[in-house]
Amino acid sequence: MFLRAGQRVGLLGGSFDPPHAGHLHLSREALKRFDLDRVVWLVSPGNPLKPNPPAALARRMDAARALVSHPRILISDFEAQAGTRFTAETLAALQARHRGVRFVWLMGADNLAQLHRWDRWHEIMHRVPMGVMARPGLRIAARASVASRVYAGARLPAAQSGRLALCAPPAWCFVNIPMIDLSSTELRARGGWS
Ligand SMILES: Nc1ncnc2c1ncn2[C@@H]1O[C@H](COP(=O)(O)OP(=O)(O)OP(=O)(O)O)[C@@H](O)[C@H]1O
Ligand SMILES: O=C(O)c1ccc[n+]([C@@H]2O[C@H](COP(=O)([O-])O)[C@@H](O)[C@H]2O)c1
Repeated sequence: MFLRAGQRVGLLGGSFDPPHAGHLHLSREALKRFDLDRVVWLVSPGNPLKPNPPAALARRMDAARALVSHPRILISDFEAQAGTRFTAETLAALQARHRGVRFVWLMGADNLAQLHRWDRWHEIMHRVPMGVMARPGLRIAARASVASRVYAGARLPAAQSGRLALCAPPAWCFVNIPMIDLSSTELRARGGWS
């Protein structure tokens, strides 16, 4: 993965089991709303909080590559390569390897509601700014979440979302995006994937 110092790079970590139009939509909107140069999909070896392992990494990487043809959206298995699984350690490894790159962690609102359960979540908040995108049905839960309360003072208004990558962490921004009501869970339930 080639990233230049000074670039603004959104990181979308996920199981992508399977990848779908919601991920693509979130990424395109993030490029625009947070004024990013790139979005990198970090295809996870496995979410540490999910009890069931996802499909094989190679299969999810292939599916992601087949779905994405956008020149500024990159697909990466960095976590498998670096041997990291927890986001705090992934960010530390990425920042050590790509000095000067302005990383932003991206996530759907469902993950903001869970963030306080992640390993070293305060460290995550202090490593990179965080771009949160509203996901169907989860807007209110996310706004009432522990993370949004604890870091209320670090919130950037949505009208200033284009500055997020330049903000010193902790900083986060919640933006509403036109919604796509789709999830990997729903696609797995429909069959044809696993
Ligand atoms: N339709 C969507 N709208 C907004 N954000 C989404 C959407 N689908 C996924 N995301 C976000 O993309 C990131 C990666 O998601 P993930 O790979 O877990 O997909 P998922 O559809 O949420 O999977 P699952 O249903 O298995 O939990 C998460 O931050 C999630 O919030
Ligand atoms: O670091 C943690 O403790 C942690 C706990 C839960 C989820 N994550 C990360 O959050 C991202 C979204 O995960 P998922 O499975 O909801 O797509 C993915 O990069 C996971 O590694 C990280």
